[in-house]
Amino acid sequence: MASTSQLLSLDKMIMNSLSDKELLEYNRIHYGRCDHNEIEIKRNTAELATKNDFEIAAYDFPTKKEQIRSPRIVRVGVIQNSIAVSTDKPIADQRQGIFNKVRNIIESAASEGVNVLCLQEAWSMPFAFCTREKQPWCEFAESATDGPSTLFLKEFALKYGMVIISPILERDDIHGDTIWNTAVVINESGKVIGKHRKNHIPRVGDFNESTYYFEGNTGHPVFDTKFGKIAVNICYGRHHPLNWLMFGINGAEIVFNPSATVAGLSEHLWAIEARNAAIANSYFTCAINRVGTETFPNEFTSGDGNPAHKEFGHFYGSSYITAPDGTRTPGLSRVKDGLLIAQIDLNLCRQIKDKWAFTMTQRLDLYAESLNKAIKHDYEPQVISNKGK
Ligand SMILES: NC(=O)NCCC(=O)O
Repeated sequence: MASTSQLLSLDKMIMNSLSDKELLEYNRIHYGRCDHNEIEIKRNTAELATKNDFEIAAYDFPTKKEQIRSPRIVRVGVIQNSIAVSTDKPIADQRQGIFNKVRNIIESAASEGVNVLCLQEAWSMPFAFCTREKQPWCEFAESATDGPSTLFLKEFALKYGMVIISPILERDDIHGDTIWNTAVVINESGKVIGKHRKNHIPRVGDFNESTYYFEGNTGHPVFDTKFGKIAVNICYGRHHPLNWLMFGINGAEIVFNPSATVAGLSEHLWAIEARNAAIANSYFTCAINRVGTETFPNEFTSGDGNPAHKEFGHFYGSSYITAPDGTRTPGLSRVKDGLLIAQIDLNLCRQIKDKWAFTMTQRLDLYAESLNKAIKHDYEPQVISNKGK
């Protein structure tokens, strides 16, 4: 049995274990894909990936042509990355190290014609919230409009005409220097068009994020961009179906789920939740997880009976993309930095709404009324008792 960090990729393990015919059947039955639908990567891009030791993969989601509407083809890209230097180094060096490695991955995305690119949760820092220490980690918090991560990415957005989603630790100096877990959306002209703050803050395992920031106060914004209506459901929000639902109600066509989650906790859920959300809401979902094992200078505990430790488990990567019909790409590696690209036609969202009618049959009025009752203090659950019958 491979340990949490030894298995390089679930999909590679399956690919290597099956014959070509069996693999086609696996893809058809499990992933809903009639073919591998791989898109060939340009030689120079592939070389850049090899030289800088990251994986690159691209897949097509073939979609029926319509008579009236023209296809709305978009290339989306997601980046998973490990940290670059150890967590005891100065903050500026840690951030710069990540910038240096991510720069190459963004260049590759541009070379492959990516239109919308999303990075992982808190991409420009280690996921240090496990420690509960305020220093030095709060120093990573930065302005959404002109902090180092935004300034770094704005240049690429403008240079390559790309929309970039940058999930960061935000410092809001207008509102009491408060800290938030925020995704910043930069448009193809390099302008920040808005941000979304993480709605659900975990209280599980070593995810001690509630020491640093509150639940977000930005609702469920959908950003109407040149490349479609996009939204961001940050990490732990993927366990909350109503969070996914609201982005759909607001018209999202692609929902990104930048995450940081570890083996032993959530890996058996990973392939299900974002995929299910795509099906339930008739939109594309892009699940992105960071990669690598992060070790911190001081020991920490989380009151869960585990002895004090310095390691935050293994972030297992495995980023993947799902279409509204539930078909999905294979996942990226469990251990390596990577860029996953999908060529999608946004018209598929409405085609699937017409086919399955989930939006038409979802009975929002019924649930709104029931939920309204359920949140009242004097609510009596609708249970029919068998006692005395
Ligand atoms: N970053 C984050 O919210 N992680 C919580 C753990 C999980 O959702 O798997």
